[in-house]
Formats: sequence, C-alpha cells, structure tokens
Amino acid sequence: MELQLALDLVNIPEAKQLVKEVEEYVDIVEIGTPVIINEGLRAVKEIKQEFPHLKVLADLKIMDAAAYEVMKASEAGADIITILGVAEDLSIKGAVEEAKKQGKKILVDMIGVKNLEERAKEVDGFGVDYICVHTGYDLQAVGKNSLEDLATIKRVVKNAKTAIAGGIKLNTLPEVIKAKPDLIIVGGGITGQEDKRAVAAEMKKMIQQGE
Ligand SMILES: O=C([C@H](O)CO)[C@H](O)[C@H](O)COP(=O)(O)O
Repeated sequence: MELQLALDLVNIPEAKQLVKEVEEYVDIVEIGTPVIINEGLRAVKEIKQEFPHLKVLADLKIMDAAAYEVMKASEAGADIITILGVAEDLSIKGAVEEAKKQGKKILVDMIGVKNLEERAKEVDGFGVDYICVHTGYDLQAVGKNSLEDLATIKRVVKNAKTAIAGGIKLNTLPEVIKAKPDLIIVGGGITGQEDKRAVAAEMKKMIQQGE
C-alpha cells in the first residue's frame, strides 16, 4: 500500500514547504487540480525538480484531448496523470497509449461515475494503471465516503491497482487500510493538520503495519 499526499489549496512555494516536511513518509506527491488551475504545469515541473526521488502525480482530471494533455504533463515531469472515468473510451485508450510511449502511468478517477461496477470493469480492460474511487469535496460536505465504492471495484478490477481518495483522516484510516487498496490518497488529512510531519509519519506507520 502506498501513500499519496494531495496538495490542493497551496501555491508553489507552500507546496515545496509542505513536501519538505513530510517527504520521508509519502510515496507520491499529487499536484492537485486547483494548484494546476492556479499555477499551471510549472507546479509539476518545480516539484519534480526539487524532489526527483518522489513520484509526482498531475491531477489533470482529463476529459478530452487526452493524448495531448498526457504528453504535456509528461514533459513537465509527471510520473502519473489522471483522467476521468466518465471520459470517452477513446480518450482513456488514447491516454494509456501516450502514457506508455512516455513511460508514464494513468490513474482513472471514478468521481461522478454512476455505473461504477460496469465502468470499472471496462476501464480495467483498457490497460490503465490505477482505478481510483473518489468522494469529492462537494459530496464529502454531505457526509459521503468511498469505502463501499472501493469494495465494489475491488470485486471486479483484475489488472489495475486500486486507489481511494476523499476526506481520509487519521481516525478513518484504519477502515481504509482494512479494505486494502493499493494506493491511499490523503489531502486535508495531512495538509490541514497542525503537525503535518507527525500525522504523515503516523499514517505511514499504520499503513506499513496493515500490510
Ligand atoms: O482530487 C481532489 C479534489 O478533487 C480536489 O482537487 C483531492 O486531491 C482529493 O479529494 C484528496 O483530498 P482530500 O479530500 O482533502 O483528502
């Protein structure tokens, strides 16, 4: 099980400071969609340059022009790029093809997918690297989480790794670990805490013990 730190509500200098605090305990740094909207792919480039030993995920949430956007994120140094599960099949296949050419990986974000089981099976057949269940900020605000969705995709996904994101905190991490996803994505559960380093260290320890 890997731990991904999601950076969403920061600028580039703040992102660098945050990664410095917790770098020992995370496997992947996500440059979140809001950061890319504000700072562009420069954020991916600068974080990869400063922390070359960490994998960097560009959360582009691609919907169209997939091969082109995967190419641009790859050029900026991203190791993993996200595309939406609700995108056209052709777009997801195009993203996978381009990522393979560039030696990169594709994570499919299943946010907003209604027919989760069926779509996860289909997307798994396209050769994607990760399939991620995700409760976005707007559904978190009304008390939702992704645990049931994780169980659903784990039943049907045979090739890709599984991932979970959305509102995971120290107190909810044990039930996530019990469900055994390959990748656990945490944003505010680390970045919103007073002692980020201590929380990240504790999360990493819990994940290692759960393996
Ligand atoms: O992908 C995300 C969201 O859509 C904003 O871009 C977050 O990175 C993801 O939800 C993880 O963040 P937390 O929910 O704060 O853990």
